Amino acid sequence: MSFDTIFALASGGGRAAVSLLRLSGPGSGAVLDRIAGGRPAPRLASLRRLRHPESAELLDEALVLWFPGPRSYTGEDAAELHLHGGRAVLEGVTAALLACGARPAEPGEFTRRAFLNGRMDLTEAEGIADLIAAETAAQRRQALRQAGGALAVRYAGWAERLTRLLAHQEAAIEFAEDGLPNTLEAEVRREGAALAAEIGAHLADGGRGERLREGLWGAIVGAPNAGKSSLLNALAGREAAIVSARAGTTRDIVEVRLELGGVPVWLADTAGLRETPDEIEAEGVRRARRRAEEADLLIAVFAADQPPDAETLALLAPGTLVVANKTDLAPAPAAIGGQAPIALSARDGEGLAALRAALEAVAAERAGLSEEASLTRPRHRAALGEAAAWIEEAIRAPLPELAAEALRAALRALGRLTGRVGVEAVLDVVFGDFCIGK
Ligand SMILES: Nc1nc2c(ncn2[C@@H]2O[C@H](COP(=O)(O)OP(=O)(O)OP(=O)(O)O)[C@@H](O)[C@H]2O)c(=O)[nH]1
Repeated sequence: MSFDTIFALASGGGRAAVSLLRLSGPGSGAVLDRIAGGRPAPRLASLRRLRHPESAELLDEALVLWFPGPRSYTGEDAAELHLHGGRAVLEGVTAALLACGARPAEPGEFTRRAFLNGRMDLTEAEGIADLIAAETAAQRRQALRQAGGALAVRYAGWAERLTRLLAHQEAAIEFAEDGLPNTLEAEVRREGAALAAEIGAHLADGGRGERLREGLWGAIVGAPNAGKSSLLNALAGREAAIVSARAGTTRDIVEVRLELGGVPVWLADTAGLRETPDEIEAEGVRRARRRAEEADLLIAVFAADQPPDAETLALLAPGTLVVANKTDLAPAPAAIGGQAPIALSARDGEGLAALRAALEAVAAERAGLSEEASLTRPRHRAALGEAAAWIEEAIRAPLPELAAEALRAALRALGRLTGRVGVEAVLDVVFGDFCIGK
């Protein structure tokens, strides 16, 4: 593969102590020869004077690293320049790199090259993107695991087993043509069922990996004046929503971002649930109901000094956290909607810690790190679902040729997931050492 030589600022922009410029491509070594007076020993930092290749003007004194391919991030010749972090330095060195024929990289281009050079599969590349985007410790752990190949290894294992099944299915077809008895087909069915069950178990994880990556959707619902906005503000630790004694204050959805036990949560305050002739408020109530339906994490707030309202009771579902607020005015009832409420006073903070603990437990249950690596994107779910369905299809196929075709389709679905398996290429390898005496 012949590529351009690309460069990009790998550290953040703006004035800083150090800026990191990264370079990759076949011309990287020549660039160092021209601007840094040669290539340092591989993978060892070396202090160099950087000069413009034409004017020879001194641009910076910088740490230079040289990573000859294929043992580099991208798999190609690559280099790093640790510059002083001023804007003029960066501009001068950028001009020097352009003069050497290198070009600015596109977003994601370094990792794209790493993938194309076989340094990682698609799920590992996604893990690196997630690691850069991670905002909580649990997100970081999940991303590190994926970038480290936890999904890649598992999916590659499945692809390999599937390839073997396909090879056996093809062999069974050959045996049948030769009129030989064989047990290969029964084996394909048995193994196929085991594989489909394993993929099914991996898929039946309640979407925790996807939720941890994207954040949980939370909502606070309740009657007007129950204290929803006060509760949101107390949880957020700031005055995000307007609190007022006037019922129907919150009309639209007000959202804050919280971190609950390492899981990011988008928690929404919603309009108080009631019948209202006010058109705008009625739209707010509709939005509140919709948000409650979509929520992964629902908090239903009742005022302890009022009887529980039917509108909010109707939204209670398994897993809903029921809160009795304003316990400074009246004691919490023993049960609301069949469950013991968390007693709380949003006004003086009483009971807030217990609510937070309950919320963290729910967040951990729905989106906490599982022991085994979870899939993290809808793309993964779709491809694996497709692969499992094709395997089932193969098991049920009335003709061996159709079974083989379905197994091939399953492999293609897995191949799309990892970006790795070219079905024909794998078959070449397998058939290369698969001896059926022919
Ligand atoms: N005594 C007492 N008053 C509270 C408590 N929580 C909220 N309030 C008061 O109840 C009133 C309504 O509070 P909000 O937080 O605006 O209630 P809301 O449920 O968001 O109301 P809507 O926006 O109308 O749906 C305000 O006057 C708050 O100060 C509490 O724990 N104790």
